[in-house]
Amino acid sequence: MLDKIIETKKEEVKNLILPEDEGLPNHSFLDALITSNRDMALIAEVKKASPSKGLIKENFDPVEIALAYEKGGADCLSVLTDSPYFQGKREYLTAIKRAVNLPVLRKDFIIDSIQIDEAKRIGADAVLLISEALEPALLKDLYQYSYELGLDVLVEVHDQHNLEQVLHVITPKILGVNNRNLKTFETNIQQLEGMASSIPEETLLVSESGIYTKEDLDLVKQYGAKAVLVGESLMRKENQSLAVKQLFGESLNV
Ligand SMILES: O=C(O)c1ccccc1NCC(=O)[C@H](O)[C@H](O)COP(=O)(O)O
Repeated sequence: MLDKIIETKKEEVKNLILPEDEGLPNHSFLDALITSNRDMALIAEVKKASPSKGLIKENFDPVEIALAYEKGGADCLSVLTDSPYFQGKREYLTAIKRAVNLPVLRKDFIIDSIQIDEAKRIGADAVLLISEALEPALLKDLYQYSYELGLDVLVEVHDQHNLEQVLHVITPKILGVNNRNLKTFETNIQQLEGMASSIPEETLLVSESGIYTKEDLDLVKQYGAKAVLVGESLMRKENQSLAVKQLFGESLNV
């Protein structure tokens, strides 16, 4: 699946026409994670559909969902901008950024610096770089380019091998370990176990995917995660604000 998505992205990049710069203010994604009011920061994902689960949310209103996440106390948002596989749109990100005060990650499959220019112009505060999709030298270039544009980067790995390749070329400020294997779609909440000891102290560790319960949060915290990225389990609930509170085991009184 990842290979197929990357082939699609190569075509998109060839045909990409950069939009006008929306001139939206930049917020620090990293600072928002560090200064979270909770002992585990939350990146809440605005996700309509996915290759592994198909349609997740009918009657999808991205701005309403983003506002509810903000009300529930999410620290940052992740917004899917990929259309073919996730039914996302770059317009969703811009609309959300206009309505909400939280830093926003552009969740897409970035393989070229033009997509980082695009992310900046549509109002993103951060981009995702998936190490499995990038040669180490290209990862390093795209990472540096993002920071030159003032964007934070969530560098994603899946296993120890990816991690070592990444650490050979950069020391990411934010590192995500994806519990989902992007080749098989299998999700293992214990993916992070044992990896934290290889991660530099200054790197903020995020556990991504397959997180459903407070017990899951407690487990990944034990493994060293300081933040979680959660999509499906929050999106499937009727009310995303209550869903956030429920995930953290907080009182549901508004
Ligand atoms: O979600 C998928 O099916 C998927 C398939 C192929 C590549 C990437 C995919 N997901 C991207 C993500 O990283 C997740 O959207 C994110 O971590 C949230 O995961 P979840 O909480 O399990 O929705």
